[in-house]
Amino acid sequence: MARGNLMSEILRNDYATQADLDEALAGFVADKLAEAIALRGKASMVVSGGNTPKGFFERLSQRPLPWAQVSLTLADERWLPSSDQHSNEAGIRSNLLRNAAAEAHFVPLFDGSATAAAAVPAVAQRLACMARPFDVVILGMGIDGHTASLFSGTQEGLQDGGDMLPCVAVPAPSEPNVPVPRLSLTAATLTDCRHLVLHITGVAKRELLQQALRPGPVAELPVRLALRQERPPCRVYWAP
Ligand SMILES: O=C1O[C@H](COP(=O)(O)O)[C@@H](O)[C@H](O)[C@H]1O
Repeated sequence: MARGNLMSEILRNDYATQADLDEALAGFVADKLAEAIALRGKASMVVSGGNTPKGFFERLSQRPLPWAQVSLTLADERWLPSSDQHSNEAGIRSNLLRNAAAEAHFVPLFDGSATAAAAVPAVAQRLACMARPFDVVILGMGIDGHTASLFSGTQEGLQDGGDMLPCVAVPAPSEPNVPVPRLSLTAATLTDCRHLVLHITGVAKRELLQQALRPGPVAELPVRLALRQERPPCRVYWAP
């Protein structure tokens, strides 16, 4: 990951509509998963929660791939059971783990533990079953500049450290974010990948992206952790 304030090269992919974006991103991700399976016999992917990826998930779920060879997990989870409408897992189950993709191996983050902190060691163990580096990581961005569940104003999950666990417990953020405690993969884990995508929509998020591309601390706008990634460079997929 690039250090300091210098911004590395990002690859911009702007589309006229969200449907165009969803189709193009589904094609890109399906190609990279197929490539990984052809080369290594399996593929691993990290996807984000929230509302933005739903149309993309729907299209990706229909791509004809040997899905049984794909493992996928979430970049972060709101500490809620999957029966809750705000659960990120619920979004994956209803939009991605269906059609051809129903065969994929999903590694959940929520495990029913009373707190996200209590679940960290077990989740770390489950994540160890996934091939690393991840073949594809797709991040989203909140309107406050958070990505995964790494929020501004805290260093938690944003600092590197060779012996750190791959995930951290995060206190409940304030609204308009869903104000429940979270479990998030760390910056070091999320950027340990062959292909990194930032998937955002809307004019407000494009303006925030412009701000995040300016020099400034990652802790102020955590999405910078993706934008400053050099190997691989971050591909930004945007539509109004
Ligand atoms: O809370 C979260 O927010 C971000 C962005 O969500 P969106 O609804 O604005 O697309 C998401 O990437 C993250 O996974 C989620 O937990």
